[in-house]
Amino acid sequence: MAGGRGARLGAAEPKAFVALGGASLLEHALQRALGAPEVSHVIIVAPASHLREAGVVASRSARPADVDVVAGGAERTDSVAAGLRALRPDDGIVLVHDAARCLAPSSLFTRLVHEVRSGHPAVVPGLPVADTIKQVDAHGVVVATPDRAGLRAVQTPQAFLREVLEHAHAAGVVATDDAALVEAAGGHVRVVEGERMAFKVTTPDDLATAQRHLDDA
Ligand SMILES: Nc1ccn([C@@H]2O[C@H](COP(=O)(O)OP(=O)(O)OP(=O)(O)O)[C@@H](O)[C@H]2O)c(=O)n1
Ligand SMILES: C[C@](O)(CO)[C@H](O)COP(=O)(O)O
Repeated sequence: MAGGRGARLGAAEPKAFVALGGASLLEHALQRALGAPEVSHVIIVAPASHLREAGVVASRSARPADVDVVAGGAERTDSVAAGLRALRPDDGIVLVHDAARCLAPSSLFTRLVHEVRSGHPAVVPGLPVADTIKQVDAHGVVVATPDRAGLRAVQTPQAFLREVLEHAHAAGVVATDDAALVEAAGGHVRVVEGERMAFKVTTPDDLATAQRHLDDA
């Protein structure tokens, strides 16, 4: 998923095309996705304004024949739906991944595919939360303090049996991740251990953190 603008990053170009250590966020994410032998096909969902740039990224990748490019939509859910429409007939397991989580390692893709193949139709990576989380009302007044032990901050890639994800999207609901659509459709979603390196580049501070990780590697 590379179809967002990246308003919170505040760069001149869409976030996926921002440079990080000599490559764009999209190139980093694509390289790691294609590095998983289980990944046979990648669909880059790009802003309509950047289809040509995304095509160049695809053509310069390790496996250009396995990479397609389509235009995204207004919301992330719309962009995922556009990607689903571009699946190839043989695509049986779908991993939905944010270009913004550009350093998520290939091993995470592999692990999630194996989880789905072992019988779990919807699997997402997540990490325990370090802070106490408060649920607040519109005025900022606390209405609940959920038990932290039962909370996870979920990441991407999120992995699904194709028919499960397509069914969830068919309802036309908008959500901040794809697992929520499966939950809304009554499906079971399993959370497995996430990866620190799968953090999302949202703000300039996150971009600096990603750069430090690359410098240390
Ligand atoms: N209409 C959209 C919105 C988001 N995304 C993608 O979904 C991922 C996660 O979204 P986020 O990090 O929030 O990116 P933006 O929506 O671009 O950021 P912002 O909310 O700051 O504008 C990103 O890789 C982004 O490119 C997308 O494909 N299509
Ligand atoms: C899909 C996601 O990365 C899971 O944590 C997240 O929900 C994306 O949210 P955003 O507001 O589009 O960054």
